[in-house]
Amino acid sequence: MFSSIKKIIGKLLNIGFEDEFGNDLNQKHVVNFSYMMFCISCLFMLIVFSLRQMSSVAIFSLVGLLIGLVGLRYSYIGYFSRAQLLMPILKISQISILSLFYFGTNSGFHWFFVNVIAYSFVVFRADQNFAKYWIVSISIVLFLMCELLNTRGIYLTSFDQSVIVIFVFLALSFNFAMVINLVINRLKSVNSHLRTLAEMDELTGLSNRRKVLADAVNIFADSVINRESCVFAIVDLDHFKKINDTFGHEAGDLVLAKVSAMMASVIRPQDEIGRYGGEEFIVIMSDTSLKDAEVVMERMRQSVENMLIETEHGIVIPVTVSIGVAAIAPSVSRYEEILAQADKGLYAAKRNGRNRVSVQSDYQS
Ligand SMILES: Nc1nc2c(ncn2[C@@H]2O[C@H](COP(=O)(O)OP(=O)(O)OP(=O)(O)O)[C@@H](O)[C@H]2O)c(=O)[nH]1
Repeated sequence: MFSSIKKIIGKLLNIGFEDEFGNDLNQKHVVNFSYMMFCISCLFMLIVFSLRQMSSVAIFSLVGLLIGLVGLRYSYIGYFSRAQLLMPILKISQISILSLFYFGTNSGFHWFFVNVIAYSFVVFRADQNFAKYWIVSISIVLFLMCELLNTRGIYLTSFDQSVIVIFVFLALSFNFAMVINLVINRLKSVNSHLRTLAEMDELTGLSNRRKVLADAVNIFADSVINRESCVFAIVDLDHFKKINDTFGHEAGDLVLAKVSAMMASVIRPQDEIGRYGGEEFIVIMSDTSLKDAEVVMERMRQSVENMLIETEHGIVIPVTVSIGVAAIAPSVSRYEEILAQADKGLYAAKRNGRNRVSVQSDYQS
């Protein structure tokens, strides 16, 4: 029940959203949230004042509700600027009229102007400063007017006014908590998106050099602590310069992307793969014997050899890889030493004719 309410609120907040990481995502959330709160408050007042047979406040609330729904629709059909601007106008009108004429300033209802000011600072962008400062100025003037005029409400008793003061306090606190929560969540998700971008190689979608080397450090340290075997492999595309020269750089990029996807699909879920640079990749296999690693790498070599990568003109580009493999040894104290051995293996694979896996098993430095 609670989770389905959460889902509905989530859907409403995302009304009119096009891009997941657009600049103004926070603003859109706050606009939609403000309309939701506004409509709910109008509906609430409509019910309460209808029951109390105070028709003019009830009608006022009904009109507010209808205009609020129009604003929400604007947001839904993409007229975001209109929705953005209509909200503070609606709120300012509602707060002033209710405070000055219906509830009386003793109700503290005019404290909702704080909401309007907060809304303006969150929702309007730098190029909308004109609207922002107008709304903030009007809100401050009207707030001071309510404070100074000290009107008595015609529709509320002093007990009702005390209830409204409590309601205003709770509603403002809730609003602020929700807005801060929205902003923090959004910052978190943008942050994690940025982190993914910083760790990903754009062309292949694999981990970039920085990330895969950071993984190498961690996996190596874990293996030493747990006294487990770990294996590093360096994979290099054969005659890649020739592929670029013959089919063009774009075709070269296509080969890199396709081969990367294939390599990522044939390694085991627990293995790591990343682009070391150019046409070179690193595979890290934790808690794996050299024999098992060789099997995985041989499967990778075979899969790449069997690939049919076609240029846009339908020409098949033959691709093979050479792979050097090395495992942790008792005397090894830095992961770079395994990597250097894997590199030696790669060199041997290239020297022996390419398209092969070469295991460096004889080093015990
Ligand atoms: N298309 C494309 N080419 C790249 C990229 N990064 C590096 N290269 C090219 O990869 C080629 C690597 O060539 P070499 O280091 O001579 O290696 P190779 O031709 O594969 O020869 P062997 O490794 O000995 O089999 C160079 O021509 C680089 O320009 C890239 O992101 N895209």
